[in-house]
Amino acid sequence: MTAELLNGREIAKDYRAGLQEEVEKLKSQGIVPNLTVVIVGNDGASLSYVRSKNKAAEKIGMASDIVHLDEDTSEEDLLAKIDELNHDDKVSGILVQVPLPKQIDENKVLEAIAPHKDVDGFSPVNIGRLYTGQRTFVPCTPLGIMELLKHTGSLEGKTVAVVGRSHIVGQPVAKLLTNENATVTLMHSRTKDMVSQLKDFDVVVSAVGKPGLISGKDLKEGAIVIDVGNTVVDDKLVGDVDFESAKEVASYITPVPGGVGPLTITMVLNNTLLAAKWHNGLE
Ligand SMILES: Nc1nc2c(c(=O)[nH]1)N[C@@H](CN(C=O)c1ccc(C(=O)N[C@@H](CCC(=O)O)C(=O)O)cc1)CN2
Repeated sequence: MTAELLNGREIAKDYRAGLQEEVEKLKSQGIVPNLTVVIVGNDGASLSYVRSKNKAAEKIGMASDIVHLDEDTSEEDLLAKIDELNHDDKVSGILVQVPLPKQIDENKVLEAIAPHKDVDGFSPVNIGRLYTGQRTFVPCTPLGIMELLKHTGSLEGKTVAVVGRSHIVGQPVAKLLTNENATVTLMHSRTKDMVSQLKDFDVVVSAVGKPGLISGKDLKEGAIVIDVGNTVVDDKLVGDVDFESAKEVASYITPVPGGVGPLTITMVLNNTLLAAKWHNGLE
């Protein structure tokens, strides 16, 4: 079998076209969605993600600002900036790029973002809402993964291995998959014989950041493979899955780059649009 490619760039392009139409409708009612992205420091990858989000928002007609703070910004100053943005009526969605420098407690910062503007869905209130089935902002990478999986058919009754238990990806995507009636096993660094168990699963979602962790021989024939890994090796971005061997076994597979990444940014736009609608009593 040679797998069908889940082309994140194409899927994201179509999705963003739909968002652009909705932004135009809102603007005709005098509502301009605004995404404000906060970055502390000068990490190259983080700066590039922040610029991509800003550009993508502007491309579909949203307003977008970047708040770029110095590497040595204190926690107190960052919290004051967030408070200002929470009270700024022109800002629909606030996102603080992570990781943050070590002098800043990430949890405190995420907790400070007003839940109705938390378009990353990282605040404890929104995480709680996700787990109790209430309206919320779902974290962007998990939402992007679910959008990719929509292109592979129903998840009802499928067995899924989620590899990696982070708060940003593994745990929320396990919840979203369960909502779709998949049977989910969450695996992590302390799971015994983890890779050898993967052969039993219809779907494998890997979000570990270990290049070459999974290859074709570890997968069930016809498995759906979603690679969330994003590691730079010799100046090249690589996933957790050995693409060449896995594509010979899988039925669908995401590439890295060009798989999950473009959907992550798309879902930031999706959540910003929702924030603008919700603030204005729409939907
Ligand atoms: N506040 C947040 N911080 C971080 C998040 C997040 O969702 N919210 N996730 C990651 C980084 N990230 C978004 O911020 C992100 C990572 C990768 C991509 C992406 O499009 N990758 C491309 C390749 C890009 C390249 O060539 O460098 C791809 O996979 O095709 C988008 C967003 C951590 N921080």
